[in-house]
Amino acid sequence: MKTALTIAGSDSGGGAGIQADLKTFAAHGVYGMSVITAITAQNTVEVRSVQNIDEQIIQDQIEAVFDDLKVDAVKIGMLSSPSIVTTVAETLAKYQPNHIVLDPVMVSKGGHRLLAEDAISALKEELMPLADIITPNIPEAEILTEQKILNELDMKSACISFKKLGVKSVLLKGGHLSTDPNDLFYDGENFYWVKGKRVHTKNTHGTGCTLSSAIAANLAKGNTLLTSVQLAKAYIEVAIEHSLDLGNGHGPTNHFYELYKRAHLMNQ
Ligand SMILES: Nc1ncnc2c1ncn2[C@@H]1O[C@H](COP(=O)(O)OP(=O)(O)OP(=O)(O)O)[C@@H](O)[C@H]1O
Ligand SMILES: Cc1ncc(CO)c(N)n1
Repeated sequence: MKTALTIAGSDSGGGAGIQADLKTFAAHGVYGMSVITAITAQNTVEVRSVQNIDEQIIQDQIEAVFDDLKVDAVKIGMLSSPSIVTTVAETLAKYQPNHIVLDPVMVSKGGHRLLAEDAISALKEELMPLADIITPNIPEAEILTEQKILNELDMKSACISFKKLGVKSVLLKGGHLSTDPNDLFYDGENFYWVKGKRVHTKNTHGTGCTLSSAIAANLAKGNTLLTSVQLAKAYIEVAIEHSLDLGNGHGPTNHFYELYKRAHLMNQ
């Protein structure tokens, strides 16, 4: 059985964070494990409060997993504070996992900070170089590269800036531009557009978490980075197309559609 580990925050509403990651792993037939970095009291509308987990317990969780279980891929999401970033970077460096997908989560859809401002430099210096791929959205890429991204040409230039920052490869998500959500994959040498069709829905809670976990699941299954990115993009498109109208805010992505379809239980 292939396995994947998510290191991320918990979303009580079940749409993003650890919960989205584990659902994505399961939908890919990959055994999921989790290291919780922070607990958010969150629903489809808002993040009400956040409790960071003690660094020692974060380190213990990572060690408990790696000392006993095989880890085919790691996905990293919400890290909250500078000391959590450092703990995760130092502990992972000890185990050198095969594949690390880093989603540099900064702000929730509702505008709540999920990474402290003073943690950004630690993320850039300590964690980004360890990752095999990072998956920023446009606002995150603007902060990390300190440049404006207004169009597809700017997206290419931001990818080159990431390489200068020591990043191995990037999937720069175009969902925040007004055009179709075309993402740009840069492996440090070549650019590949991973094109999408915009689904007109408000139910996009957890899209970034779902995409990065789907990349990790596909890497765990032995796919190349480019194939993993392409398969993950196809997965997120279906998950958004069939997103769930739950709650009063941004409803969650649908991980059950693919599963049910595979089991021939869904007649759509
Ligand atoms: N309305 C949409 N229709 C189709 N695809 C979309 C839509 N919105 C985003 N995407 C795609 O979904 C994936 C996740 O991107 P997005 O930019 O939403 O991530 P994010 O902003 O990091 O999400 P989150 O708020 O969960 O952190 C990308 O491949 C993006 O192109
Ligand atoms: C716990 C958590 N991680 C990531 C995101 C980003 O969508 C969120 N809203 N909540």
